[in-house]
Amino acid sequence: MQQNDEATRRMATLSAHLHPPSLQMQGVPPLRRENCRAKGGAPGFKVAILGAAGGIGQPLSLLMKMNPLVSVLHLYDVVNSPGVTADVSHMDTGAVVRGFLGAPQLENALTGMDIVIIPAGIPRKPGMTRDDLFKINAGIVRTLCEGVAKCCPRAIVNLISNPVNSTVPIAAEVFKKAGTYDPKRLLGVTTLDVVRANTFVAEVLGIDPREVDVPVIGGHSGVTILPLLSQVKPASSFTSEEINYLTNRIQNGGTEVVEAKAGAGSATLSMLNTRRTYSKMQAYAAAKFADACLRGLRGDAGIVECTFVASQVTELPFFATKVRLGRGGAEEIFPIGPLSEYERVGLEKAKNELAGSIDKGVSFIRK
Ligand SMILES: NC(=O)c1ccc[n+]([C@@H]2O[C@H](COP(=O)([O-])OP(=O)(O)OC[C@H]3O[C@@H](n4cnc5c(N)ncnc54)[C@H](O)[C@@H]3O)[C@@H](O)[C@H]2O)c1
Ligand SMILES: O=C(O)C[C@H](O)C(=O)O
Repeated sequence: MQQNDEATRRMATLSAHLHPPSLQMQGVPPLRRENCRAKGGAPGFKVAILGAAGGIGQPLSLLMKMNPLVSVLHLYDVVNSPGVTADVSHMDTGAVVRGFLGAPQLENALTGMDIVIIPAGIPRKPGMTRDDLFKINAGIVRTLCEGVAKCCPRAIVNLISNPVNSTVPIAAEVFKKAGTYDPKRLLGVTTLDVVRANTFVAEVLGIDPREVDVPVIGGHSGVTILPLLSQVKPASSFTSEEINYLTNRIQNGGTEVVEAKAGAGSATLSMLNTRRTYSKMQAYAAAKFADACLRGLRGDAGIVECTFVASQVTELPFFATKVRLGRGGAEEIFPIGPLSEYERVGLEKAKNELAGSIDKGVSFIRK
């Protein structure tokens, strides 16, 4: 209870930022937001970030604040969201920023949102698999998705929290239970695998990564991450040594970062992606994916991204492939396309592991 009071007090201070304590002490008379001439209501979409004070959440908040398609940005976390909100809200871009701290404010954070981006939860330390995060992150994702089902059931959800191969099925079960499930609107973020694949392939080919497009299918962990080097654009051939090297490096890109950070977390900055830009600014993989969802919501044509989504392209209930994003979320799911023999073997391995991770997520809610 004391914690709730503290949260309310800190957010009240924040929302009164038009008259911060420093001005009060100087005897400057208060000016309330409703007395300002800004009427708000700029055209655009309403976006909430849950886990906004974290390693991904903070730069993602910054990038969403810079996105001209965002009119309202809600930043929610269980710690430190007032500071992040005050900081980001001073940026002179269009989106109105509001902060929310702790469980009692989750519903306000979510009400009316068009897109909810979820990077809440713990990251890996060296020696851990993404599945080792399940114990803690499964419960976090369940609670947050219960909030989404209640307060913004039509929102498109971008789920970043690991293990994505299990957290997406968890979210689906929560939404089914609430009667709000729309499979097209629940998207597991796998953009970083594509970003890494483009980078590493470009390095091997000696070309600009911005010119490379590698489809990455399956899931977001180890062997479930399956880069389709036979479908690389521009069309390229690889030696078997290059195929082995690239496939392993792309599958273990996350672990490479976790080990290099030596206990200080997992990838946040490596989600940087310079290819598709808005307002001439660079975007994180997560921000790039959210931007693609926003452009889809706006009705732009031809927005295609890889994402982990409910699917019938294999016998599994969820699978990452290229999808076309539109007003309804993932409106079209593209088939896997022709595979090399190496990729066919990889696909079987990916499906075996994915099946277990999906079941684990489903039974966490159904148990
Ligand atoms: N899908 C991907 O490509 C991808 C890439 C990188 C990291 N991740 C995953 O994203 C997650 C976050 O990574 P990070 O580096 O930002 O971690 P972090 O620890 O820096 O930040 C996580 C944030 O979540 C917050 N949080 C914890 N419980 C919460 C709750 N119940 N409600 C709201 N917020 C809560 C924490 O307070 C913290 O601010 C991890 O699970 C990580 O494995 C996924
Ligand atoms: O590897 C991790 O744990 C974080 C993320 O999933 C990544 O791919 O970098």
